[in-house]
Amino acid sequence: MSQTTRLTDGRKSFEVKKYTFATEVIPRLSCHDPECEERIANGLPVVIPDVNLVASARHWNIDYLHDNIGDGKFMTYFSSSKKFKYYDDKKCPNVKSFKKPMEQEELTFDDFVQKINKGKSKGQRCYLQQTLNETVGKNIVSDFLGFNWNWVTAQQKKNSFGPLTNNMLLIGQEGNITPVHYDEQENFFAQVYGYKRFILFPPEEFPNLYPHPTYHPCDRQSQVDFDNADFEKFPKFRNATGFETIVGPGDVLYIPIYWWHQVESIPIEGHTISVTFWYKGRPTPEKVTYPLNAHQKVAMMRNIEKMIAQALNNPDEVPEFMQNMVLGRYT
Ligand SMILES: CC1(C)c2ccccc2-c2ccc(C[C@@H](CC(=O)O)C(=O)C(=O)O)cc21
Ligand SMILES: [Zn+2]
Repeated sequence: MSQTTRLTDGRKSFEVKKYTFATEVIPRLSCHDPECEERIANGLPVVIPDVNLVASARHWNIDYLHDNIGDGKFMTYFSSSKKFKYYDDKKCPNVKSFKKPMEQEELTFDDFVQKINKGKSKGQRCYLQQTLNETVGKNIVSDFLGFNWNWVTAQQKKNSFGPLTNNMLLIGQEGNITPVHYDEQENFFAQVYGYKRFILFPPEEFPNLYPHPTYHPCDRQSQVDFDNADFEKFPKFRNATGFETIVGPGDVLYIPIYWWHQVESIPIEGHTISVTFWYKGRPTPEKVTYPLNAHQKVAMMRNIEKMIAQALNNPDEVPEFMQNMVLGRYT
């Protein structure tokens, strides 16, 4: 077994895999602590153990959900490894050589439960990731209405977040990993059942994490495999330094927009159930103030890459174009 290190969620402590980069612990602050408010206002991650955001779902487990979630369909991803590297189906034609890192299928909850039981034997892992919608049963609706909407809506308002875009139900098997990526939305991540390790990197770490091109199906995901980093291809990954924590039932982690995150369902601790609250980012300020911050620069790079890919109208020409533009010229 590779080297391990110990991490705590404030109550239990866990043996977790040690990666090549250094990390600091993400602060765990009460929702009544002014510093907690400050961190959210400043776009800094924080673990909040006492906000009871999804306390009305504290009784959720696989059996309860199976009996109450209704007969809707649930997007389920399948992977022959522990990694569930997300890809955008619509971008697949942009990169011919692209090999899908996982399969996806819409299942009833009943089928999903069968798969997690059977999957274990066939060595296939699965991960249910589905937006909670009106097909759920009345008990789930009342649990959902019982979420602490006062608190999360107050956060949305005082931090000028955009509208709530979705609440995603996530059910993963122990050991499942969502590889490091960033999202373009603000995220209050509520842990309902089981334990998840989060490794976060600020937007400033973009140069050390080498995301795929914007037109690639794995846009926003890092090309670096934390388990087997290619330091020749990605030399600056040596400089990466991050933050990490373990979240357990009742914990909420604020993942600021554009912050990189890798999420691991702790092995041997059973399956995990989470609910995400995704909000569009703050509106761009009328008056731009300088110096620009890291996530504004990420947004700029994304826009420029998209423009160039569109103008060339052929993804195969983009790498040479970009290299001709900078290599040997901006050293
Ligand atoms: C990319 C994807 C499939 C997606 C597409 C469209 C709308 C929402 C989502 C969504 C929401 C959550 C996850 C997993 C989660 C990490 C974890 O818990 O494993 C995470 O990365 C996060 O909460 O940001 C993944 C997705
Ligand atoms: Zn994410």
